[in-house]
Amino acid sequence: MIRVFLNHSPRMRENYYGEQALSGLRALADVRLNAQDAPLSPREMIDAAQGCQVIIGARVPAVPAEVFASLPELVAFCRVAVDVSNIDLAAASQHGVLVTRASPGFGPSVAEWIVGAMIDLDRGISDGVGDYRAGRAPRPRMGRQLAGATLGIVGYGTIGRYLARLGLALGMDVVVHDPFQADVAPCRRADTLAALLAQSDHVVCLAASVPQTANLFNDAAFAAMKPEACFINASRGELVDDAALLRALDAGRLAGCALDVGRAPDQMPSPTLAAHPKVIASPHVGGLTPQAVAHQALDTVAQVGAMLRGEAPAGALNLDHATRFRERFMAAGANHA
Ligand SMILES: NC(=O)c1ccc[n+]([C@@H]2O[C@H](COP(=O)([O-])OP(=O)(O)OC[C@H]3O[C@@H](n4cnc5c(N)ncnc54)[C@H](O)[C@@H]3O)[C@@H](O)[C@H]2O)c1
Ligand SMILES: O=C(O)[C@H](O)COP(=O)(O)O
Repeated sequence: MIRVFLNHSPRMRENYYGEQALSGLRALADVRLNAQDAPLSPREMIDAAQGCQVIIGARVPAVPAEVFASLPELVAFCRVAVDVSNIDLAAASQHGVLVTRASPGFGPSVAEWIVGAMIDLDRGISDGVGDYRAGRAPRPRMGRQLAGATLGIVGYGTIGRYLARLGLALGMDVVVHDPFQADVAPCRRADTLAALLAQSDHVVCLAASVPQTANLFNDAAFAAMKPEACFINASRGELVDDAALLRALDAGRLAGCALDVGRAPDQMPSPTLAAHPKVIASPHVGGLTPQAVAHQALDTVAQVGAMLRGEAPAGALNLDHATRFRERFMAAGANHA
């Protein structure tokens, strides 16, 4: 039987992995659990996962090259999330280790959060709630409807596609910028980021966090947006220059902003931006629904199951380099009895 190390702390296991996934995993493998209060550091993970073929882990900690170099029996690292920007993928590939991430089923939860954020920005719902709770008389303000407005989506991957469907269903005109997606139908394509920014009433950042997208939303990007437009980030903090965003809000170059992520620890929005009167913010909860959490956890069970059957798992990122997986599982065939 293969050995799997689950790096979630006991509390994280309860909230972000769940009994159903854990028992599914136990049916496939000898599961070794992290007993500490927090996910193990890379060094601790190396010690704890010796002899394991698979590690399942959440966003933290980062997974540097030494993890892959120091675990000769490791064949796969399964990330219980989408973002893999803090995993050294090149090192994983160099050592023949397969890296997987969550497959698309968690997307509706994040897309729905974005729709909620757009409605709140345009109708001031949370402003009114805040006034009533603070005992202030709320002043009615003119809102804006989504139908007929232009939704600009930067990054047409899993979540971007779900969001586009919701936007179209609401009667929005949806324009997409993604240099790596050839087919954006039924949306309109913007060949450049600037072209998207110039025409959108809501600009939503859903591009992957890679070195090329660091600070994609900077002074120039905010200056290219319409002053009545809103900016929403539900992707990763690294894509936004926070100081530039603050400058744009303060200078009236943006009507509002919604942030579910940022550069504070655990991808939280910056406290300064979160407290800004033009900003609505939430603590990285876009994918935090029982449905999305269960989906991502069960993905890892399906991934381990697929590998044991000698199949390529969904969400595999570097299958061409996954030599250990191919040798140990594919070539050896299903061997988990
Ligand atoms: N807020 C949350 O709780 C939450 C939950 C899940 C995922 N996320 C994050 O949301 C983001 C999107 O997730 P996804 O599942 O749709 O990812 P995905 O990998 O399916 O899509 C990302 C898209 O970004 C595109 N892209 C890359 N470089 C680009 C660029 N320069 N300009 C425009 N597009 C570019 C890629 O081509 C891809 O289509 C990720 O960063 C992910 O980590 C956030
Ligand atoms: O990228 C993701 O999947 C979500 O933002 C959740 O990521 P996390 O588990 O890394 O916070």
